[in-house]
Parts: sequence; C-alpha cells; structure tokens
Amino acid sequence: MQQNGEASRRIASISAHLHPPSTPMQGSTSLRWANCRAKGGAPGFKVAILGAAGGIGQPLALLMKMNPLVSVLHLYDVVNSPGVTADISHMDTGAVVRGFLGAPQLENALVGMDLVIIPAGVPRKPGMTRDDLFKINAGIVRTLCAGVAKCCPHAIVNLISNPVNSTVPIAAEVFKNAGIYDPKRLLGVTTLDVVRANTFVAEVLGIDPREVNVPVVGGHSGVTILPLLSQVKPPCSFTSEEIDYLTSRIQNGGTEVVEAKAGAGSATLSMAFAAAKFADACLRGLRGDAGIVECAFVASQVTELPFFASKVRLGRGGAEEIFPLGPLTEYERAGLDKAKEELAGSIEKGVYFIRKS
Ligand SMILES: NC(=O)c1ccc[n+]([C@@H]2O[C@H](COP(=O)([O-])OP(=O)(O)OC[C@H]3O[C@@H](n4cnc5c(N)ncnc54)[C@H](O)[C@@H]3O)[C@@H](O)[C@H]2O)c1
Ligand SMILES: O=C(O)C[C@H](O)C(=O)O
Repeated sequence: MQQNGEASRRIASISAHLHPPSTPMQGSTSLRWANCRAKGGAPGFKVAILGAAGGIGQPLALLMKMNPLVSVLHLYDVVNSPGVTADISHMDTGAVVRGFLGAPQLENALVGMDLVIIPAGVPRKPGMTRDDLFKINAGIVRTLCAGVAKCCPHAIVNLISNPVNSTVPIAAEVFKNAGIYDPKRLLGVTTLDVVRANTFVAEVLGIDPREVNVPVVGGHSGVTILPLLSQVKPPCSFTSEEIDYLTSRIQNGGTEVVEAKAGAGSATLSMAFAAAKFADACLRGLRGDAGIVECAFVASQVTELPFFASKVRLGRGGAEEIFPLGPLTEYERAGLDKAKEELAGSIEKGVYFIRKS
C-alpha cells in the first residue's frame, strides 16, 4: 500500500510538471520531462545557443550538452529547433535542454543565461567575402543582442556570426544604447584561427597539434588574421618560405573550407569544436579558475583601434585582462599594418550600422 502511495505521489508530481505554465515548445514530451528535472537546480552554468539548428549550432549544441559545467542548455533558432532539441535532450549527460522557436520565444530563451553563444546568420558561398554577409547578418545580430540586453544583461556573449570584425562592434553599440555595455563580457570568437594555426604549424613541425599554441591576433577575416609565428609555443623557428606558407594558409583557412564545400556552406564542424573550446574556457573563467588565456576579438587598447583580437585572460567578469602583442618580427609588423587598415573600416561599418538607425 505504502509503495503504491509513493508511486502515485511521484507520478502525480511528474504529471504536474507535464503541463507547467509556460513550457517552451509544448509539443515535445522530452522537453516537459527536462523541465521537470530542471527544478532540481543542478549546479552549473546556463548557456543559450542562438542559431542552434544551423551547421555550427547543431554540433555545438551536442558539444555543450557534453560539457559538465553546463546545467541548462537553451537552443534557439527561427527554424527546426524542436527537432534538434528533442534529439539532443536524449543524451544522458547532466545538462537540461530546452528548445525555443522563433522571435516570440527569444526572450524566454535568454532569461537567466550566464553565457550566450551566437552562431546565427548566413554563411559564405564560394567567391564571397565575409563582409558580403554583413547585409543579412548585421540585422540578425542587432535583434539577438537587443534580446540579450533586455533578458540577460550580465551574460557573457560569444559572437560567432560573420563578419566578426563588424558584428562585435554592432553588438557593442546595441549594448551601449541599452545602457548595459560591459566590454569585458562581449567576445568575438576567433578560436578557429588558433585551432587552424595550431594544426598547420604542427604539420610543418611534425608534432602533435595538442602540443602547439599559436597566438593569432588582429581580427577574423583575410589579412586581419595575423598569426604570430615568432611566439609559437613550444619555441621553434621557421624558414621564410614556411612563414609565407603558414601565414597564407591560416589567413585563408575559411576560404579553403568554403571552396571544398562548393556551395554547401562554410566551416561548421571545426567551428563547433573551436566554439565549444572557447565556451568551455569562458565557463571555467566564470567558475573562477586561474590562468585561462585564449585569443578573442574584444574592445581593446592594445592598438589605436577600438577592437582587436589578442590574448585575453578569462575570469568571473569575462575578458579581465588583455595582453599586449609582445615583440613582433618585421614581417609581423608589416602584417599588423595591413590588418589594422582593413580592421578600421570593418569596425567603422559596424558602428555606423547602429548609429545611423
Ligand atoms: N567566427 C568564426 O570563426 C566563424 C566560423 C564559421 C562560421 N562562422 C559564421 O557563423 C554563421 C553561421 O554559420 P553556419 O554554417 O552555422 O550557418 P547555417 O546557415 O548552417 O546556420 C545558421 C543558423 O542561424 C539561424 N538563424 C538565421 N536567422 C536567425 C535569427 N534571426 N535568429 C536565430 N537564428 C537564426 C538559421 O535558421 C540557421 O539555423 C555564419 O555567419 C558564418 O559565416 C563564423
Ligand atoms: O570562412 C568563413 O566564411 C567562415 C569562417 O569565418 C571561417 O573562418 O571558417
């Protein structure tokens, strides 16, 4: 009798959770069960992915569901998020997954988030530059960041949508207009440049890429991607032919993938890997771990430009320290001049997009 009573009590309690007042995507049973579990308040961080049903979004959602630092994972997109959410939510890892579909659900997706990762937007096709994406992606980033400003103004934002050199300034202007701008919490994700640089340098040196660390500074497009090959760890030297080859391969890594995919998009899997690596570093920083250093495109005084990618120390407040570039070779100084010239225009374009509207 007592056992039956206990069983009925548990079933009644579960069924009460089957129809919570404002469940996102009411159609999915798995989401309702997830909601039920979320009430337990597992320790960890709340993470939202905006653009979660896309080429990057889906594998990134998978990787974030596997991250033990994540307790709640919100998957938002304007299409297909119910299916992705149902699928990911069956993984027997700790994070509770909830899906959100379309603009009316954006705010629910964002309330209470500690980290918001944004890969929403269109990717390149062969023959396009990242700047060709500005027309569509600028507006998408503006809308999503307005949602962040309203619903989770203290969240760390990892911005992936291209052109990063312009979308980060757009986000900064949106946050300034909302009166919540904290430059330390807005980070343009350039980790894929570092991931590629580590891989290509390791190939040349004939060592394991996991042992290599190449700082890549500047921005995330063409000549603005500036690998500092003189500062590679472990310390090593390259011939001038190797430096030309590596610099060009790293700067054109994105185009290499766009051409290989022949119209089917740009890097998604390596980007999801890079984004998950960077998000994990941000979460470890939020947790208070010491010595977390990654490259990112942030508001900066390292050069005369208002934004610049360089090594940053991640902490509870986001990018708590921005490291100077260190000694550069003549080759790198020439690269820096070219990078700054292009970056200045891209930053200005992003700022103007918001100020004119
Ligand atoms: N920073 C980097 O290193 C890097 C690397 C690779 C790709 N990217 C960029 O990431 C972006 C996404 O690439 P992808 O391959 O995943 O593209 P994709 O087209 O496969 O996916 C984009 C997703 O964004 C969604 N989306 C569109 N508008 C939206 C909105 N208003 N709100 C929410 N979601 C919206 C789409 O529905 C789609 O699911 C592109 O701009 C691409 O250039 C950046
Ligand atoms: O190249 C692109 O358009 C996508 C991304 O920026 C990349 O570097 O792979």
